[in-house]
Amino acid sequence: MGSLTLPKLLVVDFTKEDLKPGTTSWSSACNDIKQALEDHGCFIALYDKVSSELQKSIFRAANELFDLPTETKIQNINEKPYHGYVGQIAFVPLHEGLGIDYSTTPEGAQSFAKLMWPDGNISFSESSVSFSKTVAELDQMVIRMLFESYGVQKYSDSHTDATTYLLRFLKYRAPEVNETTMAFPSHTDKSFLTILYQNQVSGLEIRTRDGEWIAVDFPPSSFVVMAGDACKAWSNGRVLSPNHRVTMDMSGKETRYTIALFSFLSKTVQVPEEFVDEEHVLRFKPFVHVDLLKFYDTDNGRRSQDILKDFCDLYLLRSLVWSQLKIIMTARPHVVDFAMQDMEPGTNSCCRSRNGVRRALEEHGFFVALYDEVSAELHKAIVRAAEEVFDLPRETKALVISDKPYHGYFGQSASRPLTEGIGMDNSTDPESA
Ligand SMILES: O=C(O)CCC(=O)C(=O)O
Ligand SMILES: [Fe+2]
Repeated sequence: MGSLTLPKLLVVDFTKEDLKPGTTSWSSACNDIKQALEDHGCFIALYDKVSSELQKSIFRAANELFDLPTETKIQNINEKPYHGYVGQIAFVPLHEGLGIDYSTTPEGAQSFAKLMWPDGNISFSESSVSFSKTVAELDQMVIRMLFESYGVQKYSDSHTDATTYLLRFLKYRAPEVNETTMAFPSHTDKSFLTILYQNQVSGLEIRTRDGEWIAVDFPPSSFVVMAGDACKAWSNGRVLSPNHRVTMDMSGKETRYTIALFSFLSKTVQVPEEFVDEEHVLRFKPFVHVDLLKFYDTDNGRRSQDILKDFCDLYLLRSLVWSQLKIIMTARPHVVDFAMQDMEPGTNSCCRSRNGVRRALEEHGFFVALYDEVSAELHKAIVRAAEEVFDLPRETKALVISDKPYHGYFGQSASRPLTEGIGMDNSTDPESA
């Protein structure tokens, strides 16, 4: 049996003096980046613009931040999902994270620091802005090279102008004996690009196109550049947004810190027309970037195995539902009378109802049925039954599980706090009831 050789991530050297547009090293780096993002969705960047001073101060800032009391850290709230404080989650006990939105601007960093420290924290804000700006330069260089390698460089300036940055401080403590080593579950990023910087503790793993997990070891002075789902959508599916996770060493004792810079677009994410032809049909409708995060923040989004597809389908569906809703609001619904005496097949009234059903379903997809077989007695009994079942303790209701999706208990969901439902399969069978 042959031995398995796992692919190594490509290393792109940004420290070369002559890495300037028009040079051969520039165009070969452009090709490398494109190839790496298409093959693995990420690469390692050697980039020496973060001085050892700045490196020290950004990790000092991280330490200072995580040392704050939880009550303070949880004040890092943002209306954009996954931008604020994350932590104290039972199934990811090792992880904690905080985010500074608009982190390349002094205002962004200062308003974050004011939330965390009553008098602000000048050295913290300065380190954050300086680190964000330095890494954002790398982000913009990668964007320029990626756009150029696809021959769509004419869009790269407007892309960069519409980019905002989120700096996240991420901490993973070492697991205790018998504790999970899963420090951050598998996911794809919703950003356009993500750039990761770590201390001396590794833990990042990415999944290749073949489903193989590979550990990414990168020295503290280098960066991992990774494509997010927005980049995949923009490229019409050419670029991979890889699944990745963080696993801590079972016997490790040290805390891992990652400083991550995520880029987001404040304009619509749209596939350039150059990416669409007979061979490459348009796969993703234009969308507002933050809506992708909002979709990910729903049950459907989190459960999805193919978030971009489900998100874009939902968008499509939503505009369809809207157009149907408009019909319902402007047209009176059809009413079909099933309560008549003479509903025998072949009778005139049966014929009329049959045509009514068909017209209603073709036009509106629904109708109101007049049907008097549910007696007043039965009506009362079924309402009473509903009250009784919802009055049961939550633990009891949660026992109603079905292997068919949407057949069991559903409730206590943050995205639909008003709704609770419970299902009875084979409900016409007295035994199942
Ligand atoms: O800490 C890391 O290396 C990865 C963090 C990550 O994947 C994320 O925050 O999305
Ligand atoms: Fe991630």
